[in-house]
Amino acid sequence: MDIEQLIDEAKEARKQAYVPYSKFAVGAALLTENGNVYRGCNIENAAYSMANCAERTAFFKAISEGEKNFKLLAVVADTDRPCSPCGACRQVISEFCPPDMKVVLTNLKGDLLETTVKELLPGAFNAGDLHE
Ligand SMILES: O=c1ccn([C@H]2C[C@H](O)[C@@H](CO)O2)c(=O)[nH]1
Ligand SMILES: [Zn+2]
Repeated sequence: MDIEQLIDEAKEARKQAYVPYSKFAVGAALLTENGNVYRGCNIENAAYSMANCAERTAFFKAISEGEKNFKLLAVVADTDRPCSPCGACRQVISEFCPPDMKVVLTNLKGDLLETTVKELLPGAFNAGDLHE
């Protein structure tokens, strides 16, 4: 599974987006170290604040299936610039992925931005900050 294939997976995921309110469909695809791919789309609700982003859908699917080790995340939407994950998703990505893991942001025009988990959320609040 290379980057282009994972982007295609994200585009397929995007087709399942449930977005009657925003009409803004997003797709994500998350590759695990053992080669599994988890697709995610955004899922909205009449109670608007209940919306779940594509990125978090992909992570929650993977985590709920027992996956722990992630290798690459791709995100796609019909944006002018490569689609930029929201703050909540950046926090979730930081929880589950190594700081140097690659994240590929893209759009339907084919613009591509390769970034990393730590670049998306430098100085993220994390488990080490908790008093235990
Ligand atoms: O990276 C992003 C940005 C936004 N959204 C969703 C949330 C909402 O359903 C819609 C508009 O913000 O797009 C995502 O899924 N991922
Ligand atoms: Zn988000």
